[in-house]
Amino acid sequence: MNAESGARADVLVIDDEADIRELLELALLRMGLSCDTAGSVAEARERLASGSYRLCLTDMRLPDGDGLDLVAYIQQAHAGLPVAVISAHGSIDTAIRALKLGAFDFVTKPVEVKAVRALVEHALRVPEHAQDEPEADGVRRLIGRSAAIEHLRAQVARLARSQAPVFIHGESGTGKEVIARSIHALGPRAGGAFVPVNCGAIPHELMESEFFGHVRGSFSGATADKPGLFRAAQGGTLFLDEVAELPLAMQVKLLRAIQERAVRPVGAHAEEAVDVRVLSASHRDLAALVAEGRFRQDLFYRINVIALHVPPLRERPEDIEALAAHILARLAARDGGPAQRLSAESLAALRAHPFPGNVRELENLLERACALCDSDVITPADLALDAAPAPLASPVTPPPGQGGDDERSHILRALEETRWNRSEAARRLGMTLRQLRYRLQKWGME
Ligand SMILES: Nc1ncnc2c1ncn2[C@@H]1O[C@H](COP(=O)(O)OP(=O)(O)OP(=O)(O)O)[C@@H](O)[C@H]1O
Repeated sequence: MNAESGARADVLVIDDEADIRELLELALLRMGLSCDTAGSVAEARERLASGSYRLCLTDMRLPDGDGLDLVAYIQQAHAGLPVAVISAHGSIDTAIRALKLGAFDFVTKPVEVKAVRALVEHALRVPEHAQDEPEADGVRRLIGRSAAIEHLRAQVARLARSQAPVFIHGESGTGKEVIARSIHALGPRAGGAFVPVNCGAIPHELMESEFFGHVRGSFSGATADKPGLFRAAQGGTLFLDEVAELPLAMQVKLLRAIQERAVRPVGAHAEEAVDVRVLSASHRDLAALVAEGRFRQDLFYRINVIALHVPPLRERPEDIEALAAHILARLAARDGGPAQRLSAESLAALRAHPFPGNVRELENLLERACALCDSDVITPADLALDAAPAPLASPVTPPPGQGGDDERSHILRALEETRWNRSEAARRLGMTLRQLRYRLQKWGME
């Protein structure tokens, strides 16, 4: 529209169909945004070279090329410019490819003005406190200087604006939830809720109602309406922790909710639209579970659009110093004294420690050391690393023919060795978290 005048427009719309260009232009104008248009890849590149836009919306099929190539080109030549794609109805594969290439979101044809508005609002809304002080909101900063953490921090910043589903893989205690919370807190959904759910901890028979809610009286025990996790995360983020623990029947229902962007509460007649970004995590290799038929391929494909891997702490000992300083400062703030620090020998000992429980183990270890240490320098004796048993090489299985008491002592041992990190203990025991919790409840230990 105003490209000729050289003035800067907010949005660049690329589509070869004049009526779609008009529809989008009008919708954007109503939002107070000015707009340039292009009808081909070549024209789009020209506009991009001369203007500086806040947002770009492109169709997939253009007369002289492909919208996907344009997405890739923008990532490379105009990094930082958010781009979304308009994909033909039913071509979800292409939409997912666009997300993988760096598009932050997509709308499907026929284009609905409401969907465009939501998309544009998300793209242009960046939380005011972004970058600086997420810690202040109870969101922990991702601490560490290793190349792996530096890379993750950069990815988190980039993915925060995107609406793409992200799967975070890593051992227990490596910081998967910290990463998920940061993606939420640094993005346009920060004003909405972050709803974490441990998929391994919900009893199977309650899963549907936990996720999708229920109406009062829909089953015995449903004494009041319940919104469910999806609706609780409306406008925000749903974090599916231990996603590999979902039973197959629930995986089907979850896939449907994600695809349709709608849920039907148990006992309700109609579906309700939900606007939720789904992030997920697991210590398991989801692709391997798919190959074994224990995780649905279609759900895997949907939640694993972007995959992040968090390496275990023993593979990044250079993070230990900064993490320890951060943890000690937090403990001091909590207890109201000066922060204790590590002696050089203590730091060396920690750097050599295998940390089966990762950063969570480091936190527990330092908390215990602070309690034991009566000076302001923590010595290797305070750390008592020798007291911490070596990690188990394989899951613990009770020897054949021994049940009950033996199982209990095996479980207790695994819990002690993981410092009561139940997810990690369950993993070592080769059972699901739910199975572990069931046993603990049975023994009155929950
Ligand atoms: N890079 C990091 N910077 C700051 N704190 C961290 C970092 N990594 C982990 N932590 C802290 O370590 C603890 C464990 O992290 P978190 O709960 O995110 O791990 P997780 O991988 O989600 O574990 P699980 O699989 O057991 O749920 C938390 O208290 C978290 O704040």
